[in-house]
Amino acid sequence: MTIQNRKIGFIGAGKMGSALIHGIIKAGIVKPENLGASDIYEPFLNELNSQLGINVSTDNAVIAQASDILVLAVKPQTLDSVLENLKPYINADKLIISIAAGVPLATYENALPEGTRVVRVMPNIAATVSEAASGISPGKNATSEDLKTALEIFSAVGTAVQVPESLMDAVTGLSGSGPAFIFPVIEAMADGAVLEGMDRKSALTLAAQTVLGAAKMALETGLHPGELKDMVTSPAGTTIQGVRVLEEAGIRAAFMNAVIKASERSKELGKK
Ligand SMILES: NC(=O)C1=CN([C@@H]2O[C@H](COP(=O)(O)OP(=O)(O)OC[C@H]3O[C@@H](n4cnc5c(N)ncnc54)[C@H](O)[C@@H]3O)[C@@H](O)[C@H]2O)C=CC1
Ligand SMILES: O=C(O)[C@@H]1CCC=N1
Repeated sequence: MTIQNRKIGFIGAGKMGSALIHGIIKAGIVKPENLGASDIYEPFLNELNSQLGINVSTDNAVIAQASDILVLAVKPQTLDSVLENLKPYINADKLIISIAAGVPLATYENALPEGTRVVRVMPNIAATVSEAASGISPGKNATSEDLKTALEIFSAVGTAVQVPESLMDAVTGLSGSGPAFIFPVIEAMADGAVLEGMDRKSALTLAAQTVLGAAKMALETGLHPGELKDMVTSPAGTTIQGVRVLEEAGIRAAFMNAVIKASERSKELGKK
Protein backbone atom coordinates (compact mmCIF):
# COMPACT_ATOMS: atom_id res chain seq x y z
CA MET A 1 0.00 0.00 0.00
CA THR A 2 1.41 3.40 -0.86
CA ILE A 3 2.01 5.80 1.95
CA GLN A 4 -0.71 8.17 0.62
CA ASN A 5 -3.42 5.67 1.50
CA ARG A 6 -2.15 4.85 4.97
CA LYS A 7 -3.18 6.57 8.13
CA ILE A 8 -0.39 7.98 10.26
CA GLY A 9 -1.04 8.87 13.90
CA PHE A 10 1.21 10.74 16.30
CA ILE A 11 1.18 10.05 20.02
CA GLY A 12 2.56 13.33 21.36
CA ALA A 13 2.20 16.56 19.46
CA GLY A 14 4.89 18.60 21.16
CA LYS A 15 7.90 20.19 19.51
CA MET A 16 9.11 17.20 17.52
CA GLY A 17 5.73 15.62 16.86
CA SER A 18 4.32 18.82 15.43
CA ALA A 19 7.55 19.54 13.48
CA LEU A 20 7.11 16.16 11.76
CA ILE A 21 3.41 16.71 11.14
CA HIS A 22 4.12 20.09 9.53
CA GLY A 23 6.95 18.58 7.47
CA ILE A 24 4.83 15.65 6.28
CA ILE A 25 1.96 17.92 5.23
CA LYS A 26 4.38 20.26 3.46
CA ALA A 27 5.90 17.30 1.59
CA GLY A 28 2.40 16.24 0.52
CA ILE A 29 3.06 12.53 1.11
CA VAL A 30 -0.01 12.10 3.31
CA LYS A 31 -3.28 14.02 3.13
CA PRO A 32 -4.34 15.87 6.30
CA GLU A 33 -7.42 13.63 6.62
CA ASN A 34 -5.07 10.62 6.89
CA LEU A 35 -3.03 12.22 9.67
CA GLY A 36 -3.92 12.21 13.34
CA ALA A 37 -2.40 13.30 16.63
CA SER A 38 -3.11 12.82 20.30
CA ASP A 39 -1.67 14.70 23.24
CA ILE A 40 -2.66 15.38 26.82
CA TYR A 41 -2.31 19.11 26.14
CA GLU A 42 -5.36 20.17 24.15
CA PRO A 43 -4.15 23.59 22.89
CA PHE A 44 -1.44 21.88 20.77
CA LEU A 45 -4.12 19.69 19.21
CA ASN A 46 -6.49 22.59 18.54
CA GLU A 47 -3.69 24.47 16.81
CA LEU A 48 -2.81 21.50 14.57
CA ASN A 49 -6.46 20.89 13.77
CA SER A 50 -7.19 24.49 12.88
CA GLN A 51 -3.92 25.11 10.99
CA LEU A 52 -3.63 21.82 9.12
CA GLY A 53 -7.01 20.09 9.34
CA ILE A 54 -5.60 16.85 10.79
CA ASN A 55 -7.62 14.60 13.13
CA VAL A 56 -6.93 15.12 16.81
CA SER A 57 -7.88 13.55 20.13
CA THR A 58 -6.82 13.79 23.75
CA ASP A 59 -7.29 10.02 23.88
CA ASN A 60 -4.26 8.07 22.62
CA ALA A 61 -6.44 5.01 22.04
CA VAL A 62 -8.58 6.87 19.49
CA ILE A 63 -5.54 7.80 17.39
CA ALA A 64 -3.91 4.38 17.85
CA GLN A 65 -7.02 2.56 16.65
CA ALA A 66 -7.41 4.83 13.63
CA SER A 67 -3.77 4.53 12.46
CA ASP A 68 -1.83 2.06 10.32
CA ILE A 69 1.43 3.73 11.32
CA LEU A 70 1.83 5.08 14.84
CA VAL A 71 4.62 7.53 15.59
CA LEU A 72 5.53 7.72 19.27
CA ALA A 73 6.68 11.28 19.96
CA VAL A 74 6.48 11.50 23.73
CA LYS A 75 9.45 11.92 26.06
CA PRO A 76 11.44 8.81 26.98
CA GLN A 77 10.44 9.42 30.62
CA THR A 78 6.72 9.15 29.70
CA LEU A 79 7.08 6.18 27.42
CA ASP A 80 6.45 3.32 29.87
CA SER A 81 2.99 4.55 30.81
CA VAL A 82 2.15 5.41 27.19
CA LEU A 83 3.13 1.90 26.02
CA GLU A 84 1.06 0.35 28.82
CA ASN A 85 -1.91 2.47 27.80
CA LEU A 86 -1.50 1.69 24.07
CA LYS A 87 -0.87 -2.05 24.36
CA PRO A 88 -4.51 -3.19 23.93
CA TYR A 89 -4.75 -1.25 20.65
CA ILE A 90 -1.54 -2.52 19.04
CA ASN A 91 -1.23 -5.62 16.88
CA ALA A 92 1.07 -6.90 14.13
CA ASP A 93 -0.98 -5.00 11.48
CA LYS A 94 0.36 -1.68 12.74
CA LEU A 95 3.81 -0.25 12.25
CA ILE A 96 5.20 1.52 15.32
CA ILE A 97 7.79 4.23 14.74
CA SER A 98 9.40 5.69 17.83
CA ILE A 99 11.50 8.83 17.88
CA ALA A 100 12.25 8.76 21.62
CA ALA A 101 15.88 9.44 22.47
CA GLY A 102 17.82 6.52 23.86
CA VAL A 103 15.04 3.95 24.18
CA PRO A 104 16.12 0.64 22.61
CA LEU A 105 13.95 -1.28 20.16
CA ALA A 106 13.80 -4.17 22.64
CA THR A 107 11.90 -1.97 25.13
CA TYR A 108 8.99 -1.60 22.68
CA GLU A 109 9.21 -5.19 21.51
CA ASN A 110 8.98 -6.39 25.12
CA ALA A 111 6.27 -3.96 26.23
CA LEU A 112 3.96 -4.39 23.21
CA PRO A 113 2.26 -7.58 21.96
CA GLU A 114 4.43 -10.36 20.52
CA GLY A 115 5.36 -9.70 16.89
CA THR A 116 4.86 -5.90 17.01
CA ARG A 117 6.71 -4.26 14.13
CA VAL A 118 8.86 -1.40 15.43
CA VAL A 119 11.24 1.01 13.72
CA ARG A 120 13.38 3.39 15.77
CA VAL A 121 14.08 6.79 14.26
CA MET A 122 16.06 9.78 15.47
CA PRO A 123 14.99 12.81 13.41
CA ASN A 124 15.65 16.45 14.18
CA ILE A 125 13.72 19.67 14.50
CA ALA A 126 14.63 20.80 10.97
CA ALA A 127 11.80 18.55 9.74
CA THR A 128 9.80 21.78 10.09
CA VAL A 129 11.63 23.18 7.04
CA SER A 130 12.05 19.81 5.26
CA GLU A 131 15.75 19.60 6.20
CA ALA A 132 15.77 17.00 8.97
CA ALA A 133 18.69 14.61 9.34
CA SER A 134 17.35 11.24 10.53
CA GLY A 135 18.90 7.92 11.51
CA ILE A 136 16.69 4.83 11.16
CA SER A 137 17.00 1.33 12.70
CA PRO A 138 14.43 -1.40 12.09
CA GLY A 139 13.46 -3.78 14.90
CA LYS A 140 13.43 -7.57 14.76
CA ASN A 141 9.82 -7.85 13.51
CA ALA A 142 9.98 -4.94 11.05
CA THR A 143 9.81 -6.00 7.40
CA SER A 144 11.87 -4.55 4.56
CA GLU A 145 8.63 -2.80 3.52
CA ASP A 146 8.48 -1.16 6.99
CA LEU A 147 12.03 0.10 6.61
CA LYS A 148 11.12 1.46 3.17
CA THR A 149 8.06 3.17 4.66
CA ALA A 150 10.13 4.82 7.41
CA LEU A 151 12.77 5.91 4.90
CA GLU A 152 10.01 7.33 2.69
CA ILE A 153 8.45 9.34 5.53
CA PHE A 154 11.70 10.70 6.90
CA SER A 155 13.25 11.33 3.46
CA ALA A 156 10.19 13.44 2.68
CA VAL A 157 11.12 15.78 5.54
CA GLY A 158 14.88 15.82 4.91
CA THR A 159 17.68 13.26 4.63
CA ALA A 160 17.34 9.81 6.20
CA VAL A 161 19.91 7.04 6.54
CA GLN A 162 19.73 3.54 7.96
CA VAL A 163 22.14 2.98 10.85
CA PRO A 164 22.78 0.02 13.14
CA GLU A 165 20.92 0.43 16.41
CA SER A 166 24.25 0.56 18.25
CA LEU A 167 24.81 3.98 16.63
CA MET A 168 21.44 5.52 17.45
CA ASP A 169 22.77 7.27 20.57
CA ALA A 170 25.54 8.80 18.46
CA VAL A 171 22.92 9.95 15.92
CA THR A 172 20.99 11.49 18.82
CA GLY A 173 24.07 13.37 20.08
CA LEU A 174 25.05 14.49 16.59
CA SER A 175 22.05 15.32 14.43
CA GLY A 176 19.20 14.91 16.94
CA SER A 177 20.63 17.46 19.38
CA GLY A 178 22.87 19.18 16.81
CA PRO A 179 20.55 22.02 15.77
CA ALA A 180 20.75 23.32 19.35
CA PHE A 181 24.55 23.40 19.08
CA ILE A 182 24.38 25.47 15.89
CA PHE A 183 21.64 27.98 16.81
CA PRO A 184 23.87 29.62 19.46
CA VAL A 185 26.68 29.75 16.87
CA ILE A 186 24.37 31.71 14.55
CA GLU A 187 23.27 33.98 17.40
CA ALA A 188 26.82 34.58 18.61
CA MET A 189 28.18 35.29 15.12
CA ALA A 190 25.36 37.79 14.64
CA ASP A 191 26.21 39.31 18.05
CA GLY A 192 29.74 39.91 16.78
CA ALA A 193 28.44 41.85 13.79
CA VAL A 194 25.98 43.75 15.99
CA LEU A 195 28.93 44.78 18.15
CA GLU A 196 30.56 46.05 14.97
CA GLY A 197 27.46 48.17 14.32
CA MET A 198 25.24 46.02 12.10
CA ASP A 199 21.48 45.91 12.70
CA ARG A 200 20.26 42.67 14.34
CA LYS A 201 18.05 41.54 11.45
CA SER A 202 20.76 41.82 8.81
CA ALA A 203 23.27 40.21 11.15
CA LEU A 204 21.02 37.19 11.78
CA THR A 205 20.21 36.82 8.09
CA LEU A 206 23.88 36.88 7.10
CA ALA A 207 24.92 34.56 9.94
CA ALA A 208 22.22 31.97 9.18
CA GLN A 209 22.86 32.11 5.43
CA THR A 210 26.58 31.61 6.13
CA VAL A 211 25.85 28.41 8.07
CA LEU A 212 23.46 27.24 5.35
CA GLY A 213 26.00 27.98 2.61
CA ALA A 214 28.82 26.23 4.45
CA ALA A 215 26.63 23.17 5.07
CA LYS A 216 25.58 23.10 1.42
CA MET A 217 29.19 23.26 0.26
CA ALA A 218 30.16 20.40 2.58
CA LEU A 219 27.27 18.30 1.27
CA GLU A 220 27.45 19.18 -2.41
CA THR A 221 31.19 19.44 -3.16
CA GLY A 222 32.12 16.32 -1.21
CA LEU A 223 35.35 18.10 -0.25
CA HIS A 224 36.88 17.62 3.20
CA PRO A 225 35.84 20.43 5.59
CA GLY A 226 39.53 21.28 6.10
CA GLU A 227 39.93 21.85 2.37
CA LEU A 228 36.82 24.05 2.32
CA LYS A 229 38.20 26.07 5.25
CA ASP A 230 41.47 26.54 3.34
CA MET A 231 39.48 28.02 0.41
CA VAL A 232 38.32 30.87 2.69
CA THR A 233 41.54 31.63 4.55
CA SER A 234 43.58 34.03 2.42
CA PRO A 235 47.25 34.26 3.53
CA ALA A 236 47.65 37.06 6.09
CA GLY A 237 43.93 37.73 5.66
CA THR A 238 40.94 38.16 7.94
CA THR A 239 39.69 34.58 8.26
CA ILE A 240 42.85 33.03 9.65
CA GLN A 241 42.73 35.57 12.50
CA GLY A 242 39.24 34.41 13.39
CA VAL A 243 40.23 30.75 13.01
CA ARG A 244 43.06 31.24 15.50
CA VAL A 245 40.66 32.76 18.06
CA LEU A 246 38.33 29.77 17.72
CA GLU A 247 41.18 27.28 18.01
CA GLU A 248 42.48 29.07 21.12
CA ALA A 249 38.99 28.75 22.61
CA GLY A 250 39.06 25.00 21.98
CA ILE A 251 36.17 25.00 19.54
CA ARG A 252 36.86 21.53 18.13
CA ALA A 253 37.06 19.86 21.55
CA ALA A 254 33.97 21.80 22.65
CA PHE A 255 31.88 20.51 19.73
CA MET A 256 33.23 16.97 20.02
CA ASN A 257 32.46 16.95 23.75
CA ALA A 258 28.96 18.32 23.15
CA VAL A 259 28.17 15.43 20.78
CA ILE A 260 29.75 12.88 23.14
CA LYS A 261 27.89 14.21 26.22
CA ALA A 262 24.56 14.27 24.39
CA SER A 263 25.17 10.71 23.14
CA GLU A 264 25.96 9.59 26.69
CA ARG A 265 22.74 11.17 27.95
CA SER A 266 20.85 9.31 25.24
CA LYS A 267 22.34 6.03 26.50
CA GLU A 268 21.32 6.97 30.07
CA LEU A 269 17.73 7.74 29.00
CA GLY A 270 17.53 4.28 27.46
CA LYS A 271 18.67 2.54 30.66
CA LYS A 272 16.32 4.34 33.08
N1 LIG B 1 12.79 18.15 20.22
C1 LIG B 1 13.64 17.61 19.35
O1 LIG B 1 14.39 18.31 18.64
C2 LIG B 1 13.70 16.12 19.20
C3 LIG B 1 12.99 15.27 20.04
N2 LIG B 1 13.05 13.92 19.86
C4 LIG B 1 12.26 13.03 20.70
O2 LIG B 1 10.90 13.36 20.52
C5 LIG B 1 10.17 13.09 21.70
C6 LIG B 1 9.35 14.31 22.07
O3 LIG B 1 10.24 15.37 22.36
P1 LIG B 1 9.77 16.89 22.28
O4 LIG B 1 8.79 17.03 21.17
O5 LIG B 1 10.99 17.69 22.30
O6 LIG B 1 9.04 17.02 23.69
P2 LIG B 1 7.73 17.83 24.02
O7 LIG B 1 7.66 17.89 25.50
O8 LIG B 1 7.69 19.12 23.25
O9 LIG B 1 6.57 16.89 23.45
C7 LIG B 1 6.07 15.79 24.13
C8 LIG B 1 4.56 15.86 24.04
O10 LIG B 1 4.01 14.69 24.63
C9 LIG B 1 2.83 15.07 25.29
N3 LIG B 1 2.48 14.04 26.25
C10 LIG B 1 2.94 13.85 27.52
N4 LIG B 1 2.36 12.76 28.07
C11 LIG B 1 1.54 12.24 27.13
C12 LIG B 1 0.69 11.12 27.08
N5 LIG B 1 0.54 10.32 28.13
N6 LIG B 1 0.00 10.90 25.94
C13 LIG B 1 0.11 11.71 24.86
N7 LIG B 1 0.92 12.78 24.84
C14 LIG B 1 1.62 13.05 25.96
C15 LIG B 1 3.16 16.41 25.93
O11 LIG B 1 1.98 17.13 26.27
C16 LIG B 1 3.96 17.06 24.82
O12 LIG B 1 3.16 17.84 23.95
C17 LIG B 1 11.18 12.72 22.77
O13 LIG B 1 11.17 11.32 22.95
C18 LIG B 1 12.51 13.17 22.20
O14 LIG B 1 13.58 12.35 22.61
C19 LIG B 1 13.75 13.35 18.84
C20 LIG B 1 14.48 14.15 17.99
C21 LIG B 1 14.55 15.58 18.14
O1 LIG C 1 17.06 16.87 23.94
C1 LIG C 1 16.52 15.77 23.71
O2 LIG C 1 16.53 14.89 24.60
C2 LIG C 1 15.87 15.51 22.38
C3 LIG C 1 16.50 14.34 21.68
C4 LIG C 1 17.28 14.90 20.56
C5 LIG C 1 16.90 16.29 20.53
N1 LIG C 1 16.11 16.61 21.50
